[in-house]
Amino acid sequence: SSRSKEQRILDFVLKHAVPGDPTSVLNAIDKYCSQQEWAMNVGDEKGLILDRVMQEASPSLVLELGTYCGYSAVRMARLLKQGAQILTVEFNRDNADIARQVLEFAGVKDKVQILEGSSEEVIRQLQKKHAVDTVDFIFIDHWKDRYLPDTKLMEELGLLRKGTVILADNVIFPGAPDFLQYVRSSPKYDCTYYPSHLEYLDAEDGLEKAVYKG
Ligand SMILES: O=C(NC/C=C/[C@H]1O[C@@H](Sc2ccncc2)[C@H](O)[C@@H]1O)c1cc([N+](=O)[O-])cc(O)c1O
Ligand SMILES: [Mg+2]
Repeated sequence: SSRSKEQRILDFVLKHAVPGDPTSVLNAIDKYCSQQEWAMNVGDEKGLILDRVMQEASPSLVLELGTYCGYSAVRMARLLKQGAQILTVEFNRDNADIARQVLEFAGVKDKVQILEGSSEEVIRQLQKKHAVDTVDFIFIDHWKDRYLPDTKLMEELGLLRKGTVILADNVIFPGAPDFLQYVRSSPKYDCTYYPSHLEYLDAEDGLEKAVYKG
């Protein structure tokens, strides 16, 4: 059967990156997706913002919604402090399988756990099934119409604590207008917008940081 774009990205990583070197994996994916086939990784420009915001938060537990090929999971895992962990949620079995191999090749598989399923069902299981109390840092990069309902669900379940950082990709393109309006008008969040560009292109995009005030 024909190989998918995501499998071609993995093949390029296996061929051109260095095993155990997460930065070389990021560089290989960015090179392939900027020169050969565009793909919806957060990319190098927005990735630098993700790096800085995540390092500032210095989280012990990270939740990612939307693993895709594992690019942002590798990006965050390479900066995690000793003992910190990432739980990343992926709905599509094929993407999860690609991401698993990318994470293993990068040498960060022990810091990242891929949870297969929809964000809604996985979020509902975090406290009982995954022994989660609260989450320190959340990177949202899945279906844009799920940003708001999943944020509200995490609030309702008590998964957010004072200072929990939510960082959302694509708030301009493809856009998550209801999420943006909600966090920016809610007294429960301190918001900051980081202007940038759509991965590998010149179109405007940006990240929104929403810090929960508890
Ligand atoms: O659509 C975008 N992202 C959706 C991402 C979706 C990822 O998350 C799950 S869906 C899911 C559902 C429920 N729970 C977990 C994962 C999909 O299998 C995919 O791996 C997107 C699109 C563009 N763009 O330019 O069109 C640019 C971007 O940066 C984007 O992130
Ligand atoms: Mg995105």
